[in-house]
Amino acid sequence: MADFDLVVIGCGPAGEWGAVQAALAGKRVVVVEKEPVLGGTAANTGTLPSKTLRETALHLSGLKARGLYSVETTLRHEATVSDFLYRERRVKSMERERILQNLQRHGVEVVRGTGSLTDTHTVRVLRQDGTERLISGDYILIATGSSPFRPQPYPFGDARVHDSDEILEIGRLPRSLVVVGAGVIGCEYACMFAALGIPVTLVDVKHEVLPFLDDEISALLAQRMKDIGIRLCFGQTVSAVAVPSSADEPIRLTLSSGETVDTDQVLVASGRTANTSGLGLEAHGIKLSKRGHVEVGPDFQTAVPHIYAVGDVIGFPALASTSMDQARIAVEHAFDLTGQRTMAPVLPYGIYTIPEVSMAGETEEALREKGVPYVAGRASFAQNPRGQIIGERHGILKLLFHRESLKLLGVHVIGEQATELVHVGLIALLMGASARLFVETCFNYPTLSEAYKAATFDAMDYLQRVGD
Ligand SMILES: Cc1cc2nc3c(=O)[nH]c(=O)nc-3n(C[C@H](O)[C@H](O)[C@H](O)COP(=O)(O)OP(=O)(O)OC[C@H]3O[C@@H](n4cnc5c(N)ncnc54)[C@H](O)[C@@H]3O)c2cc1C
Ligand SMILES: NC(=O)c1ccc[n+]([C@@H]2O[C@H](COP(=O)([O-])OP(=O)(O)OC[C@H]3O[C@@H](n4cnc5c(N)ncnc54)[C@H](O)[C@@H]3O)[C@@H](O)[C@H]2O)c1
Repeated sequence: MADFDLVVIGCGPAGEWGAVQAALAGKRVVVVEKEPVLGGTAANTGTLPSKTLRETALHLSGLKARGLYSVETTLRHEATVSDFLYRERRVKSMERERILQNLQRHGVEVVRGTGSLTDTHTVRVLRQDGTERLISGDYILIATGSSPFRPQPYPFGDARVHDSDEILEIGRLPRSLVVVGAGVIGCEYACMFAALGIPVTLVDVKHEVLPFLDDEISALLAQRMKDIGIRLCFGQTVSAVAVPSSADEPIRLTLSSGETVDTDQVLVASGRTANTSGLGLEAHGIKLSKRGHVEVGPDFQTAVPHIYAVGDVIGFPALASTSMDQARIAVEHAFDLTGQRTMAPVLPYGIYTIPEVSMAGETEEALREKGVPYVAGRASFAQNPRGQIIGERHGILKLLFHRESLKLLGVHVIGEQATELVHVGLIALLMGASARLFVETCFNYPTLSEAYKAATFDAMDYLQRVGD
């Protein structure tokens, strides 16, 4: 008999929730984690730290108060790096403790060390002191996540050149910052530092901010980012980086256009790489895609049927939210349990820029491309009583309905609470609801959620004006 029913490699959100799901079904489960702390990117270097820093930046800058009292976007006081990192460290440590307790409560054993396959049923754990342990399992769940991609020509050893892990270890706040890569990570960090009053330049080879967003929302976000002082250098890459030995002198970046940009510090956020190196996957028949992700089928099975892979290690969408669900589904499939067997057909995206942006379902551009007739309705937070109370002057909720059936097809929000507000629309999308749901629902007053009704009436007014 194998030592365990399930051996999980990696304890980020995917590993944690895969392990707990199996333990809840009465399985004997062990989690192997190479870091001394649990929680992976989500707890330690990515999701929660960056979201906490965002709140800190908003608080220290007084930015939230601007719409209320017309105060300037200047710092309440000169923020230090310890002001900046204080809450981040507290939230991180509380989350690590929560995870440990969750695993202990469910009887999951935690083994510290780096896991790799010695055969398709055995994981070798190499501990930090050099000793080893072999653990066998009927099933193996690979949940080893991803790490920042470190492209040329950046000298990452330098204390002023950071990837998204290292930015959490900065010794002092930058006097100015260039962020390379305007993906979600780059945009979120650019906003945070700009909110602190630090001059930020955002460089990307692409020409748009987050092109997967609805074009109208992407353009609004780009405008708001400029408004808080971010300089967008799009359609460009960095061809050279000159880092002087004295930290008092600026780093000089040469862009592909030939322009040079002097900056105190650099954050490189130009993608992530799946953590597969050293796992011994290919040697044991597990296939990797061209981009280095573990290839899985719809049930998250690899080419070896009793080995599953979930989370960032399998690539898109590579979110904490989706990683947890993937892990639960993989475990349900492995042990033939009766719970959730497929991912929800519509996934939400939440982007913690300043302002927040969130979406679920189709964009206008996707509907046009598919030839689906649609009508858009918008509600501005400036016209919403709760929006006025909280000083939210720029946000909007945009709904896309099928032009004939009025079925809801897409929800897009930019502004305060966007990542929360989207859930009303997400549930409506999952239920296949139509405009009628929002017309007939009585919302709390005054709330931003009421914007769902206003946006629906806006779409219906439009149809009435132009004729159905
Ligand atoms: C800056 C940033 C912000 C983000 N913000 C959000 C957000 O707002 N919302 C969201 O949903 N997602 C966000 N994400 C993405 C999210 O963090 C990841 O999608 C999520 O952490 C993936 O979970 P995972 O369990 O697959 O991997 P990870 O969280 O990366 O965990 C993998 C674990 O495996 C361990 N490991 C690796 N190799 C081995 C090995 N050989 N042996 C043992 N252990 C090993 C690692 O040490 C790690 O603990 C963000 C990411 C970053 C970088
Ligand atoms: N709120 C969230 O859900 C959230 C937040 C942060 C990160 N994440 C996840 O983390 C992952 C990684 O995010 P990311 O932003 O690092 O990667 P990304 O791949 O999303 O974005 C990288 C960006 O860098 C640009 N780029 C690449 N090479 C470049 C170069 N040489 N010069 C200039 N620009 C270049 C790309 O055009 C792209 O816009 C994503 O899967 C994302 O979903 C999610």
